[in-house]
Amino acid sequence: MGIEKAEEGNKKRSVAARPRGLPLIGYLPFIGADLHISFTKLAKVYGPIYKLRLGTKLCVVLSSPDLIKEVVRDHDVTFANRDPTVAASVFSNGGTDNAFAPYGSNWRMLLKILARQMLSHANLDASYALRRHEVRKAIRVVCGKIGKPIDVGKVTFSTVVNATGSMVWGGMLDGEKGSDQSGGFRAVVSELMVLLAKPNVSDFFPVLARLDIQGVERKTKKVTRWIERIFYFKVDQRMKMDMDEGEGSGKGEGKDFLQFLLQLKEQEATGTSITLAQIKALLADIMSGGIDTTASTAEWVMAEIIRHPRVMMKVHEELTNVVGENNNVEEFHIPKLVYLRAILKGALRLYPVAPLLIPRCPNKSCTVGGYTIPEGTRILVNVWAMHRDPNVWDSPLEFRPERFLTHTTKLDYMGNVYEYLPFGSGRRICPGIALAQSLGGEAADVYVGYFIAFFRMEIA
Ligand code: HEM
Repeated sequence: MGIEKAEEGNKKRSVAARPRGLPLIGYLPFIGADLHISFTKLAKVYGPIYKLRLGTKLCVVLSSPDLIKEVVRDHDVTFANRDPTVAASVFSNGGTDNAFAPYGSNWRMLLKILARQMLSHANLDASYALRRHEVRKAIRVVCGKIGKPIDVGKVTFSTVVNATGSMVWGGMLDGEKGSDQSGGFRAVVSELMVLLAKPNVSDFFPVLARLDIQGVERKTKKVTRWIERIFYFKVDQRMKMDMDEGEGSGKGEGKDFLQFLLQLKEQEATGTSITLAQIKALLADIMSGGIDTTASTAEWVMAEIIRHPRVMMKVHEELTNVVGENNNVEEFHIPKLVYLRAILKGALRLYPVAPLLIPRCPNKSCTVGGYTIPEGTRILVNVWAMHRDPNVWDSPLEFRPERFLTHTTKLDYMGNVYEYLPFGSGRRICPGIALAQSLGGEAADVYVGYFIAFFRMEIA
């Protein structure tokens, strides 16, 4: 079954445009490794909605604000399911986490836990000193390297890992021997991201999945085990500490996110209990979905600032005015750092961390752009293409933060302006941003922009 123009009167209209592939394997041999780039080239030929067959899988690729709006707003519930690949299923333990869980009560419960607890105002406030400490440490590393090359990616990654670790379990990412694991973690997370995005024959020909021809399943199991070892170590350590301290030790006061999760695990009778597998999967979502995204965005921001001396001068001027020559940036400064926040938005436009979002899947047949999309189709929302489309953006390839200050509509991260969706949109929008909605839209800037702002001295 293909995607067909819905009936108008009694006549069916033309079948949606599609790149022709080969019998049986479809377009699979031609897609290349960077799917978003291949799909952007195809959109130039076939338009903002087209279908393509990859093995036995029917995919529909969308890249215009109007069509994307139909999926993420008008038919949000129909498209709220994910379509996890073999690698995603292995990593999420069959969708036990938030990112790959099927739409339903379980997903809703995990989202509530993540957004209302881990990312709550109280938790962010309580862990501010720990984040500050990690960022100061990063500044010292950078200052110690004046005149020498510096790996910005490495510094931001370990800063974000340790800052996130402090919010989640009150400390850095250390393993059984107490050593700093952030270096190893970076390599493992990078490998995981590649495995999650890699076209895998097993996904396109499920009958061949057990052969694991490219070894994606085996490799994903290996990196997942590595990550799980750290989580289980942390969980065991905490449970032991609680047992040793016993009653009246402060147990149950919800010191950090892990404490809160372990308390939930004990509340089996309340209906909101959580299993150990779900705890592990949620931690994995945060450590994988929240760290690489934030660190790589910070890296793109730094790269663009360095490539554009005019932007560097302007942000330096703003930091001097708002923060002062010899002060460090604090989180409370961020809402006033308007230009810096525009830089961040500009980097997320050109380099969205999830260029095809996370694929969705309709739970029933549905019409988009006049075409009928069958149940089970993989929907790829190509925000990369849309963010670089000359019909949507003036001089789209230019890094010009000012466009975010003068645009006619307010371009924020909330997913309501369909030209700009770095955090996705609708029910499956990134929960790191869902928090911002309840706090008036600025908190996400604070959370994401925080790490970048601290490089003020080096920018100077
Ligand atoms: C620069 C920072 C970040 C960016 C650009 C980003 C981007 C995204 C995007 C594009 C999606 C897919 C949304 C969709 O399909 O419509 C997503 C989903 C998700 N993100 Fe983020 N994210 C960031 C930070 C975070 C953080 C800090 C966390 C957690 C603490 C997080 C956790 C998640 C989870 C759990 C999902 C899956 C949500 C669901 O399926 O219901 N992300 N993110």
